[in-house]
Amino acid sequence: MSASTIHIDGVDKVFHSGGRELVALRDIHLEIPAGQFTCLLGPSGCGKSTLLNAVAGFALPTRGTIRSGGRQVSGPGPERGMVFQEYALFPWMTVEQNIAFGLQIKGLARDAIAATVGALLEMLSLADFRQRYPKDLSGGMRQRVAIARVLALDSPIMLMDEPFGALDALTRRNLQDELLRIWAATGKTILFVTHSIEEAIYLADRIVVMTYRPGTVKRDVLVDLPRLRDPAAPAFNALKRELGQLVMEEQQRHHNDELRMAAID
Ligand SMILES: Nc1ncnc2c1ncn2[C@@H]1O[C@H](COP(=O)(O)OP(=O)(O)OP(=O)(O)O)[C@@H](O)[C@H]1O
Repeated sequence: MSASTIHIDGVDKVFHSGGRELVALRDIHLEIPAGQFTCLLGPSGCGKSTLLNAVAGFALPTRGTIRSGGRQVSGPGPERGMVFQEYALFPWMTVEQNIAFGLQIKGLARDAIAATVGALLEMLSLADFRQRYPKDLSGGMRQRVAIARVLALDSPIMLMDEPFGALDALTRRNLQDELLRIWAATGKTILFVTHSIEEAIYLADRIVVMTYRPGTVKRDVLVDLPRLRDPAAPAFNALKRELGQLVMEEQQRHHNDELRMAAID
């Protein structure tokens, strides 16, 4: 069994809040092979982050099991690195200190840390910014640092929760291209949450469309288009329309649910 295979088997997640029971995930089964780039796609509230957090080991399922590399997930682990939307950098550390942090915790020798950090600064075009603090960086640069931090630990699995959601369109496309390059070069397994249909088609080998509450797998699609993908190509647009229809159905359910809840309150 490869260290980077993910098995999600019969997973439910139930939250209790304000005296109500909320079934966020129901009976999710997914097998994600090593090296696959998978996107979880769906409108707000369909449980994408809940599922990703369960795989990360931050919030375990109420029922069912998740295994990574054959081992049951019971908490965060070094084989699973997480990149969040909100960068999650230490504001008091420079770019290079942020990237080096995890390696220092692991107790690596100073030379080895310097070599890894240097290579990542180059790979993510951060070399000129190594002495800067996060507050002096653009959103795109901060997210590069966040990705470099996870890459430094060399986790075979990368979990990414809307990592480019806060970026402008051009920066977003640049980082998508960089991520694809890194993924091709490293062979990592990537599980990536997005609510952007175009982003999912641009990036993924496989798109898992989720239903709105409870979150279940609505459609599991393999994307068989050559990379780099052209969002203007007819096949890209045909898939965009097909997925758009599926996501819209779930958005409508979300909307109806909000109206129903407003009527109860
Ligand atoms: N800690 C929690 N306590 C109670 N309910 C929660 C908790 N975390 C998430 N939920 C609920 O679970 C459902 C799924 O939330 P989740 O954040 O996973 O959705 P999402 O698809 O990632 O949406 P978004 O794109 O808005 O982040 C939502 O209805 C949310 O309100």
